[in-house]
Amino acid sequence: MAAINADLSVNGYTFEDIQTLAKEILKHTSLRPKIALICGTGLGGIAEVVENPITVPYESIPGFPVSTVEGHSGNFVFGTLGGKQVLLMRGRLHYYEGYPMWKVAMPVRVMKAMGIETLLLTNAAGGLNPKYNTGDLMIIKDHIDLPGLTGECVLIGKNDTRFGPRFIATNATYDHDLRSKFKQVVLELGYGNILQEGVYIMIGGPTFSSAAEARVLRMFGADAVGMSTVPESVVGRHSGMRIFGVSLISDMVDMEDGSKFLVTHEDVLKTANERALLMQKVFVKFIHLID
Ligand SMILES: O=P(O)(O)O[C@@H]1C[C@H](O)[C@@H](CO)O1
Ligand code: HPA
Repeated sequence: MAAINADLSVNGYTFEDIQTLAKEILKHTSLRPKIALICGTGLGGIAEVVENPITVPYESIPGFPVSTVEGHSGNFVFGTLGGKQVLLMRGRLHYYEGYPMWKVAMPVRVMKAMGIETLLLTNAAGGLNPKYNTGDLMIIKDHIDLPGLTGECVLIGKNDTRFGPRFIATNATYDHDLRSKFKQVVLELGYGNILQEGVYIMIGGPTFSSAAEARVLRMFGADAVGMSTVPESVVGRHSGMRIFGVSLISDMVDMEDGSKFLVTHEDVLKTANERALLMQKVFVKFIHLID
């Protein structure tokens, strides 16, 4: 009879499982990048400017989950960007796909096991700040972990201290130096007019916010709302990584009752597509500046 694990407080992947996954992925390449980038919805195009890319599809990694969302292709890409070795994750896992939080953020632990020290997070998010516009880039200066605040923190469960300590501070998660380098790059490219810096709030999704919910999120102090990123940044921080995050404002969230504008995933993909070239340019220059 198969062993029964009735201890539901145990997270699904042990430290040994994570090491095994990391070794399995690293079999495909001799590169050992220290910088990783998780591509948000429709933002996987950054991988197209990776030099000498080595692609590792998730299906080829035994035990690795797949992303089921359009705009997330489902592979790791190793190569060089801006003169640095990088690892790109094209196809993140989302909570609303049915994955528990610990599974959503598991790839970050695998990245740590592969030697990643700096984690760059991108996402598509809805603008809540009325000064923002569709197509803006918002550097994440802080986040609100709404699922975490309501009992779905990614670190819930037994803690294996080989991953990190039981309790962690999550203030100052987003690295100041990386934020100012990113700002410098966007300004140098002449896109200061679309650059914002603000607070990202994660909701579970997959529903986009109702107008009343959006007003609450804004009252909480959020500038943009999305369905990812926070579990990844929390797990990255837990493991001692340096974290940077940027949101592409893919749509402006409707906060007025009776509005006829109904946002769709296609709207999100369309904005991401329109910003694809700029994102490539920005990340090549940005990664070049990262030490
Ligand atoms: O992976 P991200 O956070 O970029 O994806 C956003 C949130 C939802 O997954 C999707 C909604 O269109 O885009
Ligand atoms: N709300 C939540 N998540 C999102 C949105 C939004 O408007 N746009 C892209 N991801």
